[in-house]
Amino acid sequence: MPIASAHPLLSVAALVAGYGRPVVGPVDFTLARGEVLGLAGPNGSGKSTLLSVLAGAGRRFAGSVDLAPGVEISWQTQRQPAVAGIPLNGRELLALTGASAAGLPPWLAARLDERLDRLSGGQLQFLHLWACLQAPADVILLDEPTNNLDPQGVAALGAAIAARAAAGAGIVLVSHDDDFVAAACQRVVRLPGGPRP
Ligand SMILES: Nc1ncnc2c1ncn2[C@@H]1O[C@H](COP(=O)(O)OP(=O)(O)OP(=O)(O)O)[C@@H](O)[C@H]1O
Repeated sequence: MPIASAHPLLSVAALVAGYGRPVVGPVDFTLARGEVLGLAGPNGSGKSTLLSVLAGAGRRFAGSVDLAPGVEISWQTQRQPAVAGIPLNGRELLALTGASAAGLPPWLAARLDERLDRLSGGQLQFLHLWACLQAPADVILLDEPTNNLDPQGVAALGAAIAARAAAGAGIVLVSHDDDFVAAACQRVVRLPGGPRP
């Protein structure tokens, strides 16, 4: 049963974020338990930049990001950790984030004991997603999660996101794939593209 709450896990107000200068915002939204919120917009509109600020890593020029007390964040970045040459297998990766392997699709569960650098790009992407999604976090940030996934992987990802939200997580999902955003998210914040005024 979904764990709904009137108190947001995350509140973003008039947030402006960027690097040497602002590249996105002002943006406002809240995220409650059980919600999947989409951040959509064209390439370069600042979706990844926003996620990095939500995760506490980016530069905030104005506005606020408030987390409810005790909230833990799990952040899947577009760039996966380099694993070539490292003798780490899938089971060990999941153990590192405290993610359970229960419910992993069979096509990946069968390869859990293999080294990560022997998996395909799509298999590695799904495992990385799973390690973030199933970590013991309250807020989960996903950056272009469908990258490298085939239709089977996209379907399994959609199911995993829905199940994790139903179990009480709040999820912010960044994607340029409007069909996936429409299917996976209950609400969408659309960022404008083009040069800032
Ligand atoms: N490390 C950085 N330093 C300076 N500018 C950056 C940096 N990373 C991104 N940018 C700029 O910030 C703007 C927003 O980039 P961002 O990656 O957040 O957009 P995005 O919507 O996630 O794009 P995409 O869909 O292509 O991933 C772009 O103009 C980009 O060039």
